[in-house]
Amino acid sequence: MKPTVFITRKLPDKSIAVLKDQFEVRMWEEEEVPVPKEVLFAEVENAEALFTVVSDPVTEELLSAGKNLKVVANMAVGYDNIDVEAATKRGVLVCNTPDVLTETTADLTFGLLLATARRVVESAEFIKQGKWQSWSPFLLAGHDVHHKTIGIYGMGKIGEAVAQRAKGFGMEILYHNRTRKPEAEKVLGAKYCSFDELLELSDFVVAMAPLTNETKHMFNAEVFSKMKSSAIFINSSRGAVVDEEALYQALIHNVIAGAGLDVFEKEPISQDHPLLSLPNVTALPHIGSASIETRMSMIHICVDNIQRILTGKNPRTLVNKSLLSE
Ligand SMILES: O=CC(=O)O
Repeated sequence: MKPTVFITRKLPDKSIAVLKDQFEVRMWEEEEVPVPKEVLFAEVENAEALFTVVSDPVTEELLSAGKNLKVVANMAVGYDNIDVEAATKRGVLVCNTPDVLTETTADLTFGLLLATARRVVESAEFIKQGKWQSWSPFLLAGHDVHHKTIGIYGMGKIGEAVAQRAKGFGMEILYHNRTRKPEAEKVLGAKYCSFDELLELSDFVVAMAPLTNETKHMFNAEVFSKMKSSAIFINSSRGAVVDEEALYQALIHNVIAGAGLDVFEKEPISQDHPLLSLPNVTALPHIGSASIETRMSMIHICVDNIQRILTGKNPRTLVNKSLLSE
């Protein structure tokens, strides 16, 4: 019998042709509605491979239901939706999609920074709502980006790609990271500093760190109080690195000036969430890597990893690397 692959979201037929040629491919046929938990649990029972997206919780319970499961290929660089420890204990390989989305996500992050600073979304809504009466000196005036200071928290590949864009805008680049990045310091002129210095000196504080036990709710009331009152906070990593209530309070009390958010603690965020009521918040629906080219490349990596693992080869982008050496 052919091994079974379950794909949790509808994908274009041509992007999964390689899998269909060799395996029994089952797919949740909805593009925008997530697979219901009971369907996922029923499907995982017979699956050797799961193709997942960031909104699918791959819990210990799901992994134990997947008695034949060999691989979870997650269509994202982040894998905080997966209990990697539980997967590793069961010998299930976890794969992600690094590198291909680096530049695309950096474009969106810097675009969100520009949009928030220069009030682009608010201005576009203003004109479409017929509110434009006349040119006036401070109509929708925002903050400059060029030659300001950007502070990047989490200098991984995407952080460095954001820094590269900031360099083009003549910005002073500060960063804080678990390890120093000598190459980024040399090539981009990025300066390493403590987290507190980054908060105190930056005009734009950009959260780029993955969500872990250490980074959960890292951006809290105390952290916002250390930022400049003119600071703009940008988050395109994971919603849960921010205490959203603390961010809301910081915004309404002018502790900081604005926020650009591509990610939220609960996604999709509900329409009546207080953050969405604020004019100085630019909110996007988790589209960091969402260009057609990059999303196709991410699918391709997942497909390739599944194909390789189910035919006895090593995957290209493995998260729980300890499993290969066993
Ligand atoms: O959020 C998306 C990703 O982690 O790739």
